[in-house]
Amino acid sequence: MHCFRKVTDDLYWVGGNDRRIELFENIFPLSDGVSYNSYLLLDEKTVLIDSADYAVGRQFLENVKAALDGRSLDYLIVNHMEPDHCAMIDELVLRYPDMQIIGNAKTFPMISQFFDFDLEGKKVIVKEGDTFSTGKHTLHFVMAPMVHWPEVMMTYDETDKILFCADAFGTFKALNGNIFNDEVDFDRDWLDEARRYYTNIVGKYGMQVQSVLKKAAGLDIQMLCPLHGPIWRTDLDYIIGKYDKWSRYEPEEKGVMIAYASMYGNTENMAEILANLLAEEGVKNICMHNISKTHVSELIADSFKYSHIVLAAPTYNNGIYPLMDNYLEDMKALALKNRTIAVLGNGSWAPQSTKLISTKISEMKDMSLMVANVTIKSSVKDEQMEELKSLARQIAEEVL
Ligand SMILES: Cc1cc2nc3c(=O)[nH]c(=O)nc-3n(C[C@H](O)[C@H](O)[C@H](O)COP(=O)(O)O)c2cc1C
Repeated sequence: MHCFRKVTDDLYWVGGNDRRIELFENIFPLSDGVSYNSYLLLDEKTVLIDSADYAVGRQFLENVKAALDGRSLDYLIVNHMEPDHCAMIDELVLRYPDMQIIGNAKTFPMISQFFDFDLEGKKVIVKEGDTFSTGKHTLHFVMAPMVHWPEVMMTYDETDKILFCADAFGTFKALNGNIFNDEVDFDRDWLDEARRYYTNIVGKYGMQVQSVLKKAAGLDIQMLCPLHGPIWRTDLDYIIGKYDKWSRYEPEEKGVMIAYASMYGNTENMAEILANLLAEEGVKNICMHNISKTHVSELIADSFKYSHIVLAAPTYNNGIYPLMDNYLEDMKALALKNRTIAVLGNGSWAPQSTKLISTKISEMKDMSLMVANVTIKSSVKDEQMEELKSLARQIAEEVL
């Protein structure tokens, strides 16, 4: 049975939710699933805006058919060619053979890479600023290269002032019937997953996000329709503000994230002591992660959130404890900047983790390394308590 919702008088959400999925992109754990949003505009012409993942393909096709209510599908706009949104294109071509596909110059070569059907006579190629009338509605195309693939574009409905914004403003988590931001408590129930989605999937492309935000500022936007998560029809400044901050790599909060690795508990003990000392200095906003138990995507999300990060890890085979190394590599790949970092190292015969972690951080752009790093040999001794106290004082001075 079809399962869709009305967005406006002539626009329908025809996507689907996947709560069986374990790993998004086969990397990111999803405890609450994900939605694949697709939108159908029923004007003089019928226009589908993006398709969906195979996982929800059957539901999606049923939704499209039911919402069309006997009409044929005239156009498919492809804002993004990632398979979680384009997987159903060839099935749509089979079902609606007269359907034309609207994309940009970079869209169509990708369609031919992923699919084998003949594009001859089906292509409508658009570029920045082009408009397209569907009857009552005028659509206007905004290129968004590398947010987060090269072919990404957004479609702005000038008539109803809706921006179909591809993966931007998207989030993990399936929709629980409530498809609009004003039907959910976004700050309480969605923000953490929105941050984890943005920072891990789009985080590297802050500059490109900034340039799209500048273009968007020139449009009168009343609604944001992303490809994952709730549709924004109120309080748009809230989510645009978050994106602005994240893409400028500005911390959301003054606070300390302590991310530690530990095999036998001694580095963990040092991290716990530092947390207590920070609390005694008056720091309240402290977040701690045992990185062996916390997925790296959560570490990345919190690294974007907090202003100060303490990294603690033992030396391992003359190198950095592997999970810490993996986290640092991810941090570098996602281009995190503008954070103050302190390092706590450990080793039983030739401790090197403090130096090696510090070197990796210094290779990243615009990171500020604290000088008061602490290295222990196997376990914390009285003489290191002063060093830890001094580090806590310095961090507290900056955070409070
Ligand atoms: C497989 C393995 C490799 C290690 N390699 C080194 C090393 O290269 N240099 C060193 O000083 N300590 C090395 N250590 C020792 C640990 O870094 C050290 O015992 C540390 O105190 C462990 O901290 P933890 O109690 O937080 O796990 C190694 C330990 C293990 C288990």
